[in-house]
Amino acid sequence: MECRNGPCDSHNPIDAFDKLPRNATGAISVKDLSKFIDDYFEGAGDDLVYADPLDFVPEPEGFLPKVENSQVRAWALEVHSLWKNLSRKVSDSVLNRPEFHTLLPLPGPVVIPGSRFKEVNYWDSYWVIRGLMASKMYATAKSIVTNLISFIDTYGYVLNGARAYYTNRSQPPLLSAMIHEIYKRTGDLKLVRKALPALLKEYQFWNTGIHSVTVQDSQASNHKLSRYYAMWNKPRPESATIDKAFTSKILNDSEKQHFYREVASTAESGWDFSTRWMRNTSDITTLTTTSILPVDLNVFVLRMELDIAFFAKVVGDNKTAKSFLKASQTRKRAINSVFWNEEKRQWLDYWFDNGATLQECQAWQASNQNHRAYASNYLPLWIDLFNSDTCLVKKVKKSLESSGLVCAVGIATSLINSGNQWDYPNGWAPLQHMIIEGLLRSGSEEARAMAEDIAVRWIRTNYVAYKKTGAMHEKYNVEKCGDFGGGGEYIPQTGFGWSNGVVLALLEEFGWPRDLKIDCQ
Ligand SMILES: OC[C@H]1O[C@H](O[C@H]2O[C@H](CO)[C@@H](O)[C@H](O)[C@H]2O)[C@H](O)[C@@H](O)[C@@H]1O
Repeated sequence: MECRNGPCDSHNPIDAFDKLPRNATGAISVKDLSKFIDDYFEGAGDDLVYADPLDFVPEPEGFLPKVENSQVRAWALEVHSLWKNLSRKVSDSVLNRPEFHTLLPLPGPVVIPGSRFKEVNYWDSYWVIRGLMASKMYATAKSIVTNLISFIDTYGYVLNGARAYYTNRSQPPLLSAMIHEIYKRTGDLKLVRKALPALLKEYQFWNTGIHSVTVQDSQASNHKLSRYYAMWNKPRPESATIDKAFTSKILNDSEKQHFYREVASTAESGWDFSTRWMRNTSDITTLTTTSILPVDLNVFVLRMELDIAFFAKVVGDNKTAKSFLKASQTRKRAINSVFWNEEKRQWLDYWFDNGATLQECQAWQASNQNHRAYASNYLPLWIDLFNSDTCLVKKVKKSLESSGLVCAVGIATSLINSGNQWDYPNGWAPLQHMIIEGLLRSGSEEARAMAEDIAVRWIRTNYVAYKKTGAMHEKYNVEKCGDFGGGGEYIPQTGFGWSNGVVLALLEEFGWPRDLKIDCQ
């Protein structure tokens, strides 16, 4: 039989593995194991092959018209050209034998985040698409969402990423927002018609069963909100040794399973890992993500309701439009009742008691709001229903200014330096972008000035880090201009889809004057 590198013994890798010679203790030699891996496995990343993006041109017409500074313009064109490096399509070997691969056979080309992340990831794609809009790469953007829609057709929801081991969870749901951005630029009604039934399905996924929890406020009104909840109670296959090491001190099997579900649910949140989900901020085994109603998830679902209402109107389905507008008003009330904290002037995640069964309606208690500072406490600002309220924006802006989160070169994820990647001093492009956009959309001059100030600092640090290292990074250290971030379970990654997207989107919005310095000040 022919293997990858010449003749080999068996068609079946499991048979071949069983036949490998073992010593007295049952161990296989490194040489034999290496040959087996070489014979039966492709290299990491061989499953997705380079795809030349047909809509890429080195300098698109009308590219970043407000960027006057030649140094910044040259860099922005380099960032734009990175779409070529990150563009991929599924290889023939995956299409022919999908059962031999972890990569899922998607119909069209995608843009990957980069480095270790060699497959399309769900929420990353929103900021990739924001950048593709600035790069005028509409066909590439449409191909990404068509792939994500195909997940809903097959699984009923959008997977965390295009891997078999991600079929147990989703990620922050931003598909509707991606389609809205594309529609705004292209007016593509065909895409909206195709997407609408899929979005209705995805909406069900986040608003029924394990993802839905009801809270009763002090006025006896019930509020339905969403939570993260992975359909998995084993180690994450992609990080199994790490997860097993976490549980080395947990002896009881059912506690182990509970912990594994919390880990996978935290990955579903996109914030893996963070003290935001931990009862004891220095002990990862106290992750309690499924017992938390997160502010940001409900902001994303609210955005989905508004987008669905908009799309339904566009295609002439007024009944659906009306019912989703109503749902958005209901969720806005829920967000205000459950998350808003008048004293702190921000929205706080809501925690349930450890081990509470959440099948029935839970009574709201003020003490269950999590008072720690996280960038997510400000994300409702991203939605027009909140940012159009001038009085509210004034309060929230003041609270953000005094929160300690706004650092030298961006907004920190939290104030706790835990060593996890979704904590201080890391700043992530998506969080900068949503808060900047929220402040900007409010229409208030002061809020716009704050948005622009954060954007300028963020762009600077991305630029300086790029010049120092030759790469765009997954996350940055918001305390030091030009430094990338760290912490967490893997080494810092480069590439990087959402960072590129946010830089291009911010440069499109704010531009860069000819005489404004781009170096660290
Ligand atoms: O392999 C570990 C984890 O890696 C991913 O999470 C991180 O990278 C993603 C891609 O940029 C990003 O979407 C996520 O917010 C990051 O925390 C993956 O999504 C996780 O499921 C996985 O366990």
